[in-house]
Amino acid sequence: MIRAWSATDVRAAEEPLLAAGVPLMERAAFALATTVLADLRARRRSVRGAHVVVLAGAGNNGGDALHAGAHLARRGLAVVAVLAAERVHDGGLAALRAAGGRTVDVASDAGRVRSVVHDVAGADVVLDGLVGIGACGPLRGTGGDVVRALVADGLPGVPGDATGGPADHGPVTGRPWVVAVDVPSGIGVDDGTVPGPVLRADRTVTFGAAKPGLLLPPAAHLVGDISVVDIGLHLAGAPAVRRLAAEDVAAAWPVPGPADHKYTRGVVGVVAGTATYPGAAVLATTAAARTGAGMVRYRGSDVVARAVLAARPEVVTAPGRVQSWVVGPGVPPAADDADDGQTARGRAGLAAARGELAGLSRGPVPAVLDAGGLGLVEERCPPWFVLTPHAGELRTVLRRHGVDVHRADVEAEPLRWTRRAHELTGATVLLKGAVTVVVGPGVVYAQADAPAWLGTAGAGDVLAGILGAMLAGRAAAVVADPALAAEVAAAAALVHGLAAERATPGGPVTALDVADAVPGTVADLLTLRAAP
Ligand SMILES: NC(=O)C1=CN([C@@H]2O[C@H](COP(=O)(O)OP(=O)(O)OC[C@H]3O[C@@H](n4cnc5c(N)ncnc54)[C@H](OP(=O)(O)O)[C@@H]3O)[C@@H](O)[C@H]2O)[C@@H](O)CC1
Ligand SMILES: Nc1ncnc2c1ncn2[C@@H]1O[C@H](COP(=O)(O)OP(=O)(O)O)[C@@H](O)[C@H]1O
Ligand SMILES: [K+]
Repeated sequence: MIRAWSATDVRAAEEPLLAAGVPLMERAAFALATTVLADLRARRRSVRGAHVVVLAGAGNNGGDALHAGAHLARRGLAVVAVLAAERVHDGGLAALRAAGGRTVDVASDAGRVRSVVHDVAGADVVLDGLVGIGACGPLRGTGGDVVRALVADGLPGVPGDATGGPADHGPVTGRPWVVAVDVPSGIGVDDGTVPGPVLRADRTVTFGAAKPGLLLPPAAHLVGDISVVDIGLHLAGAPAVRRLAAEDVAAAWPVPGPADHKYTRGVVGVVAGTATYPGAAVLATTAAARTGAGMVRYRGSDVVARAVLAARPEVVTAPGRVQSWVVGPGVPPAADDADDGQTARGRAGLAAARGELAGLSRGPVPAVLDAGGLGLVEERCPPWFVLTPHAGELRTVLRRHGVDVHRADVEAEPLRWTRRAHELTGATVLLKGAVTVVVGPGVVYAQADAPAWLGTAGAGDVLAGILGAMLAGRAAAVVADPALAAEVAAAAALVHGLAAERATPGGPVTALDVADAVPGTVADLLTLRAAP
């Protein structure tokens, strides 16, 4: 698991060590330089003579970068430090100069920004040490000008102005390797926002612990590979954001034993699909069955049930015991009924979902509320109800609770709005996207396990089925522990993402391919379990 702590928590952990004279910056800079050398060796034969540009801002982040530049200069690399503030870290600057590094002072002469662009174009490595956890708001001043100019010149990143499109995820050849010092300069360190210009890193070397913004979208798309360097900090208390690793999911997976049977393994009830969208029911039931549910019970209209049974003969359509519900995939949202050419059929699907949901309130049964099921959440929910909206659906959930946001707002600040939806509904909320954000009581997860090929129709229905089966397998524990539904939801996003990875040939996948890849994915995961 990657655990991320806020800037305030990291500073609090640094304080006693700095007071005791522990050389934190030296440790950070040495680890940074070592990582750069390893990356260079992995990309070329010799590091001697390699060109490095250090972008140095005013604070200790620039200090880290300058000290690392000094290490690299001593190893025979040609280092140029771009001084993007009138005053930079004294010790770092002195060390760099003593080691033979060159400096370009852009803060006192904005005309030199062009020469920086030229230096960077010929560099093998760029160290981004403009700002770190001391950043506040969009990257401003000379540092902001430098990043904007580099992005305009073709380096991947966000220009942070009106022309700003999404980050470029293009190939890494033919341009310098960008290493962010602690964080890519200018991201929202605690919330993952991208308020202004940011250079996209190929690697982020982060000190003491990961920071929330490295895991959260949209900033998570700008960090590259994350290397966490242990500089001896003791971070107490709960992390602000977590990201599960495959090993975590493997360790918690309920492997059946001799005493198990279909009811102990968990029965998933599915209310999904309408005559207009019967496929959603097939996908959700298939995914639930393939994730290892003891039984899948389909409770919807006869016409959809026929399609489900044709695809999955093991599904049961009779009423009975259920340990988790999946309500809503392929069921149109209530507000859209009037526009739906299939109004009556849409209403029938909704009515079935509403009926099952009313039954839910009678007992503590975990539930996944997806698509049309989201519209049925009017009162407060327990945390073992998991809402699974995408950004547009989250907007609708929030509006229903009187919060006027647009989809673009949700995309710009996913953590903020997912948390708001959790606070307003009481439910655990899983926001779907390239990075999936989950907020439950006192916990936040951010999972980035899926190839972008997963963004295809029906993929969300598959996630709902996977999550339903995982909740059914641990239903009693999920009801007993308010934060567990969020962990299970994050684990479901991981399984979903890895199944897509397994299913893609490096090209398109279909939702059914992803569901079909789940058994092999789970089997692979289980090989990661530590031997007893
Ligand atoms: N303490 C230690 O020994 C250790 C610290 N460590 C390292 O220190 C980093 C934190 O250093 P830090 O606290 O000095 O803050 P830092 O991120 O460099 O930025 C502050 C400067 O930036 C400026 N600035 C602010 N916002 C801005 C913006 N939007 N756009 C432009 N400029 C902006 C701000 O200016 P001001 O607002 O004061 O005018 C100020 O001058 C941390 O990330 C890690 O790398 C590690 O080495 C471990 C040991
Ligand atoms: N760019 C992307 N990279 C990785 N995963 C993605 C991307 N876009 C979407 N996804 C995932 O694909 C699924 C799409 O779900 P959803 O939008 O509900 O589609 P549908 O309603 O058609 O099933 C979600 O699990 C989401 O996290
Ligand atoms: K930085």
